[in-house]
Amino acid sequence: MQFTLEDITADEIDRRRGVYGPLTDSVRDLIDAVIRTEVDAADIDVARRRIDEVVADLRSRQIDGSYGVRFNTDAVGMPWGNAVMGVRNAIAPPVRTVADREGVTAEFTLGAAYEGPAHHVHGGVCAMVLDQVLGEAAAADDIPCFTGTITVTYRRPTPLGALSARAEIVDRDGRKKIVRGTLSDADGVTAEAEGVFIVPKNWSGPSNLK
Ligand SMILES: CCCCC/C=C\C/C=C\C/C=C\C/C=C\CCCC(=O)SCCNC(=O)CCNC(=O)[C@H](O)C(C)(C)COP(=O)(O)OP(=O)(O)OC[C@H]1O[C@@H](n2cnc3c(N)ncnc32)[C@H](O)[C@@H]1OP(=O)(O)O
Repeated sequence: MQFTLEDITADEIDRRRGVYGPLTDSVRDLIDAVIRTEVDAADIDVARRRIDEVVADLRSRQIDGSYGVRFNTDAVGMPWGNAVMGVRNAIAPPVRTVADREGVTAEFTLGAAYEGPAHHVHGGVCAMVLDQVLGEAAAADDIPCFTGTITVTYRRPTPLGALSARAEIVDRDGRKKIVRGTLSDADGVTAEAEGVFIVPKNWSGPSNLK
C-alpha cells in the first residue's frame, strides 16, 4: 500500500482545497440535478454536450490512474480521491469526521444520489459510510488500518437526509482493533456496525495522519 509524500506546505494544501473543493461541490450538485431534472429532452441534449465539453477541457491535462493517498511532511493527509470523504471526489457525500477522546463523530447529508429503497439510503452506502467512520476511529491514535471484517446490522430503513455516525474502539488485541459504531437519523440509530481493523505489517507511511 503506497502513500505519496508531497513536499508542500499547509498553506498550499489549503489553497488547493480552495481550488478543487468548489469544483467538486458543483459536480455533486450536477449529479443531484441529473437525477431530479424534468426539463425537456432537447434541453437534456444541450446539457449533455456542454458537460462533454467541460469533461474534455478537464481531461486536457490529467494524472494517470487514481489520485492515491497523499500526505505532506507534517503528515497532513490528502486522501482526496477517497469515496467517502475525498475533497476531489463528487461521489463522496462527503463525510468528514471529528475526533474526540473516545472516538469519532460525523454529521452529513445523503441526498438522492444515495438511494436504495424508495427515499431511503442504499444498504451498501450505509456500510461504506460506516466502514470509513469505523476506520477513522481505528486510526485516530495510530496509523491507518485495513478493514479485515465489518458486520452491519440494519435496524430500520435509513431515510435520505441529515444523518450522523459515531464510532469507538472497544477492544485491542495485538495488531487488531475491534471498533463499534452507529448510523443515526434524528429519531435514533438506524444501523450498527462492528469491525476488526488491522494495523498493517511493515508500515512505512506516516503515523498520526492528520
Ligand atoms: C493501510 C491503508 C488502509 C487504507 C487507508 C485509507 C485511507 C487513508 C486515509 C486516511 C486514513 C484514515 C483512516 C482510514 C479510513 C478508512 C478506512 C477504510 C479502510 C478500508 O476500506 S481498507 C480496504 C478494505 N480492506 C482490505 O482490502 C483488506 C484486504 N486484506 C488484507 O490486506 C489482509 O488480509 C489484512 C491486512 C486484513 C490482514 O493481513 P495480515 O497479513 O496483516 O494478517 P495476519 O494473517 O498476519 O493476521 C493478523 C491478525 O489479524 C486476524 N485477521 C486477519 N485477517 C482478518 C480478517 N480479514 N478479519 C478479521 N481478522 C483478521 C488474524 O486472525 C490475526 O489475528 P491473531 O493475531 O489473533 O491470530
